[in-house]
Formats: sequence, structure tokens, C-alpha cells
Amino acid sequence: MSGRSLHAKAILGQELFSRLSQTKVLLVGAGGIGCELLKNVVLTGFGDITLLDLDTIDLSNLNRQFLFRKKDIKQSKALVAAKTASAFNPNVKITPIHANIKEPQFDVAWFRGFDLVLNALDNLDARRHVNKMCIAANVPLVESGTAGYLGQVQPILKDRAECFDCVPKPTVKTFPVCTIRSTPSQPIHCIVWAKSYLIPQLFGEEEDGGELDEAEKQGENAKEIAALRKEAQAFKAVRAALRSPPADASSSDSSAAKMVFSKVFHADILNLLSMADMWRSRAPPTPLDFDKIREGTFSLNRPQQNGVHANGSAASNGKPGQASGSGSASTEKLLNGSSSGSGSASGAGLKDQRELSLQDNLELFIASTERLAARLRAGEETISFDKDDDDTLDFVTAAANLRSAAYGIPGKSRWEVKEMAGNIIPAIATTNAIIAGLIVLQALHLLRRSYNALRNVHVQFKPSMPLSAIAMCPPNSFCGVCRDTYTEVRCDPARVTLREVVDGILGADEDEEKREVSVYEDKRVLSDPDWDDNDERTLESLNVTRGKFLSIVDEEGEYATIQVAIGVLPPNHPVDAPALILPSPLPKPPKKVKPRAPTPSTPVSSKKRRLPDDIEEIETPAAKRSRTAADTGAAPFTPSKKRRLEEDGLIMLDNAEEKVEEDPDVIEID
Ligand SMILES: Nc1ncnc2c1ncn2[C@@H]1O[C@H](COP(=O)(O)OP(=O)(O)OP(=O)(O)O)[C@@H](O)[C@H]1O
Ligand SMILES: [Zn+2]
Repeated sequence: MSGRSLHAKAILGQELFSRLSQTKVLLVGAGGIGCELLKNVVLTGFGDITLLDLDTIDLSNLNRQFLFRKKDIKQSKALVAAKTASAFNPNVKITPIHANIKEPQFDVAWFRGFDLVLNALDNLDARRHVNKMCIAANVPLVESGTAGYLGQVQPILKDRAECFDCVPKPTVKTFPVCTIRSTPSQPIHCIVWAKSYLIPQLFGEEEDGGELDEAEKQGENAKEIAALRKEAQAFKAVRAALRSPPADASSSDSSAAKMVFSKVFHADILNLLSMADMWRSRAPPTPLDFDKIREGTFSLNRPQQNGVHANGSAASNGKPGQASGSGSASTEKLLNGSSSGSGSASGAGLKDQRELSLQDNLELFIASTERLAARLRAGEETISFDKDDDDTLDFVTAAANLRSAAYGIPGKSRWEVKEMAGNIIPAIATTNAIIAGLIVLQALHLLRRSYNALRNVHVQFKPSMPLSAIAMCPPNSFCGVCRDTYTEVRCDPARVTLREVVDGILGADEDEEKREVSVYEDKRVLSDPDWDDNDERTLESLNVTRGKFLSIVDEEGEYATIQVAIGVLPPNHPVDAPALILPSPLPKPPKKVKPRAPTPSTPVSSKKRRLPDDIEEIETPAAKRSRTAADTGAAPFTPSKKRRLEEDGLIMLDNAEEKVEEDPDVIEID
């Protein structure tokens, strides 16, 4: 026992070491960084650890998430990691929670129960959420992230150091929807189209028309809605074909695949070509022909462009579109997961890196469509893209390459598609291990209250200086998260009205003139000085419930925003007592520093792994009440598709003039 802790005691000192066993630490995320970190905190001597993760273990985690074994696949990460790491120290209590940190029960009061929070997350949304909860609960946080060889650790302490949102994050690549829909010019445009548009259309949830009816009611562009209806109708027949048993069940039947192909690579392209205006300044696409490609007699007939040869395949391998028969033979190998070339001993590893001819892509398209259709018929209700699901990856590879061929864009290997569609930067176990060590060092500074020792540490790709440590910066005075004033009410949201809470928090006296405020929940406006329709409604009816915040924004911009966390009534609260417990004393927001530039409160994204998770639709409270239909103009996609596309790294430009010039990755079209 004493041997186990000898070194830790010597390094930390008796006082800190004995405190560790009582310190309540929350660890969010049990992935690459989380596994390393859990091991570290257990071995350092922390005694009371809560470990939370929403996910289950996947085969692809095992190379670096060493607390998991093959037998653990499909089990909760939090539960398995807690079990494995408990064995490292008999004195540790690890409480695993298999849940999303954004769930309502993890409210500000719950966060306040910890002395320290350590983030080991992989997406901006969850990071920003934990940051805000820690600021609201005034609990120190150590934030972290890795991307390949790069990594960062950032200690966050309310009022003393920058919070996660004090610094805007760099923008990720985004593409306007029109580029994806009708005028792709790069392989990634076709990959995103296959993954985020075609897969959901064919294998996702059926559009019941309700969304379109709703959009129409809201006054969205009628012409566009009619076009969307027509599109949904066209997909209906294809979806039905994919779900009905093949005519001849004993043999492979490519009729459903052919139907999909004919719609998206032939009819849709012909339709686009009929819009002559679109092709005045750019090369028109070529409709593809299923039978001719299969026979090897298809010719693309377009001038050489983007490295693609006339009459060539998307990813030319020297036999573009020829009737050599080699296409299907090699595809068979590819599909069987065998080696790359005929008789080559190059090994299965290269199979994915092979370039695919037009014929290869067609055969892969047919085979993967059939496999996916068979899964639907076997009872899977919906299928969405997953980089680790071979059927969807094959489908996206083939569909993207066929589309690329039609548009004269170079094709990509299955390997490249996996990387691009999954937005994967390979995770490096060593970087995670270094970062996890640095997190503990910063956590110890926080516990010692050695605030001057705190550092923002970067692991960088510089052999001469692999680590850089930067002293902490004070909070950004214009930060829309940590410069707000936080408070909490305990209430029954079904019984208190918006007015009761807002007046209660503002301490509005009958005689005193009331401060003019607008009230928001996240980006929704609930009331403003000229609009009080919601004031007598209950919080519950406004969907303002446990774990959420009401933001009370001063109309004059004179005082800081008050963030009111919604908590529950204590368990022993008498039923006949008022359903609202106000904080005491009431919050007194300080006078606001007037911003010179727009506040960086709404960063767009960060350089993190899994970039698409990091996309957010931005609308600050200052943007006021939800926008009207007139503002939004044409809606090229229904709302759920819009969300999906945004998750995949696309932005919806309501109006192409909005911001395209500033961003070199955004291509203006239409
Ligand atoms: N909102 C959230 N609540 C709880 N856990 C989360 C939340 N968001 C992400 N996580 C967890 O954070 C961890 C991040 O770990 P990591 O970056 O290694 O990702 P991974 O999913 O394990 O690996 P990969 O992305 O390479 O498949 C994951 O285990 C993920 O489940
Ligand atoms: Zn901040």
C-alpha cells in the first residue's frame, strides 16, 4: 500500500497527496485521451472519479484505447474503462456513467458537486457545453484535444483565465449546398453528396411530406418546395425498388441498382443540362450510361480537364472505360477483400488504395447497393454512413467516383474516400498519452491553487521544441460565455411562468421602473420589450427545463447578460410551497465593456478530429427573434436534411452573397 503511493507522495507532497483521495473529479470522455487520462488519475492517487461517456466500444478503438479488449466490443466505454482501471488501485472509487454529458440531469448543481472537471472529448459541441457548465458552476476545467501529432491542454478557471469560448476557433471547410447539389468541382463535393445526400435519400428515413407542408405553411419558396416534392416522388419509386425482393432471388439482380443509377447519374444530369444558363461558364457534366459502361463501350467524350482523360475513368488506371473485362474481374477481388492486382502479392492493405476504373466503380456501385438493399429487406430500417461499415463506404466510394466521372473530376480510392468522408486525422496513441500526462500536471496546479504555474500547453510537430507552454491569458472581456453573470433558480418548470422567473431574478420592484430586457433560451428569443406573448407561459411549455439556461439580455447593452440555470426543487420541498426558489442574493450583473469589434462568443469551429461535429449554426442572441420565412428565401433542403448537411461540414447559404468572398473554401455558385 505505502509502496504504491511512495513516489506520488514524494512528488506531490503529503498535503496534496492526501487531498487527492477526497477530490471529486469528473472525467468526460473515455476514448483515446480518456483511457490514458483515467489510468493517470487513478495512478496519481485520485480517489473519487466519475467517468462519463455516451459511446460503446468499437473495433477501431482498440489500437489506442488500451483499457478495452476485443471481448468488450459493443459494451459501454465508461463501464468497461471503469472496471479495467479500478484494478490499478484498490483504493479508487470510479463511478461510470453511460450517457451524453448534455442530458438534463447533468445540470449546474450536478457539476458543482465536483472539485475538478477534465475533458477528453472529440467534438466542439460537447466541449462548449462542458465549458459553459463549469463556468456556471465555478468548477475548474482542464480542456484538451489532439489531432494527429498535434495536441493541446488548456486549464480553464472562471475570471482568471480564458475560457474555451474566449478565442474564436478557425473555420473548417464548408461548401455551399448548390455546389454539392449541382455543380461539384472537387472530389470532396462528390463524396459529401454521396454520403450526406444520396445515402439518406435511398437508405434513410422516408420523408413523409410533413416537413415540406410545414415549410410551405411557413411561407418558404413555393417553387423550390414543388421541386423538392417532385424529387421526393422520384426517390419514392427508387426507395420502393430497393426494399422489394429481387425478381429472381436466386441470382444477383442489379435492377434496383440500375434504377438508382439511371436516376442520379443519367436523368438528373440530363435535367441539369437542360438549364443552359448554368453551363455558360463551366464545363457541362456528361450523363452516364449504365449498360454501356458495363459493356465497356461508354465514352465520356469530354475535353481533358482536371487531369481526367477524355474517354477516361474518374480514377484512370490506364484502362479507362474499356471493354477489357478486367474491370469486373478486379472489382470482384476488391469486393472480396483480396489483394490489389491480379496475382500481385502486394497484400490486402493495398486493396483500398487502388485506383478504380469507371467499370470498377459501376460494379462496386451495383454490389454495394445490393448489399445495402439486402440489409433493408432483412429488417434494418435505416442505414446511414459509417466509415467502419464496409457496405456504406463501398457505396460512397462508388457513387462519389461515378459522379466525379460525370463532372470530369478525378476519382478517389476507397482509402482516400474513407479518410475524406470520415474527416479522419489518424489518432496517434503517443500524442494522446502526452496530452493525458499534461492534463494531470495542469489539474494538480489547479488543486494546489498555483495559478501562476498554469500553462496552455501545445504539443507541436517541431523536433526542436515539441512542447510549447504559454502563460494563461485573462478572459476576453467580450466573451459571450464567461463574461456573463451566472445564477441559478430551483423550480418546477411546469408551474412557474417566464415572467415570474425574469421578474424574480431582476428583483423588479413595483414602484421601480423595470429594466428593459430580452429573454432567450440558447438562440431562441422568448420575449423582448415589445413582445410579451410568452410571459405568462410556463417554462415547461416553452421547453425551458432542467439543465437549460435563460439568458436575460439588457436591451441597452449596459449590463452584462444574466444566465439563469434551471435547476430542480429540492426533494423535500413542500408541495404547497411556491414552485420557485430564487437565488440569494440576487445576481448583480456588472456594467458591460463596450465591444469595439463583434464579440467572439460564437466561434464557428475548431481544429479537432472529426471536423464535421464541429459545425454549428450560428445565431447570436443579438440576432433577435427567429428569422421569418422572408429572410430565409429559397430552401434547397428540408430542415432535417439541412441539419444533416450542416453536421457534415456544409453551410447553408441563404444568399450566396452573404460571406463567400472571405472564405477561399466556399465557392460561389448561382
Ligand atoms: N456529448 C458527449 N457526452 C459524452 N461523451 C462524449 C460526448 N461527445 C463525445 N464523447 C466521447 O468522447 C470520446 C472521444 O474519444 P475519441 O476522440 O478517442 O473518439 P472515439 O469515438 O473513441 O474514436 P474515433 O472517433 O477515432 O472512432 C468518445 O469516446 C466519445 O464517445
Ligand atoms: Zn470566455
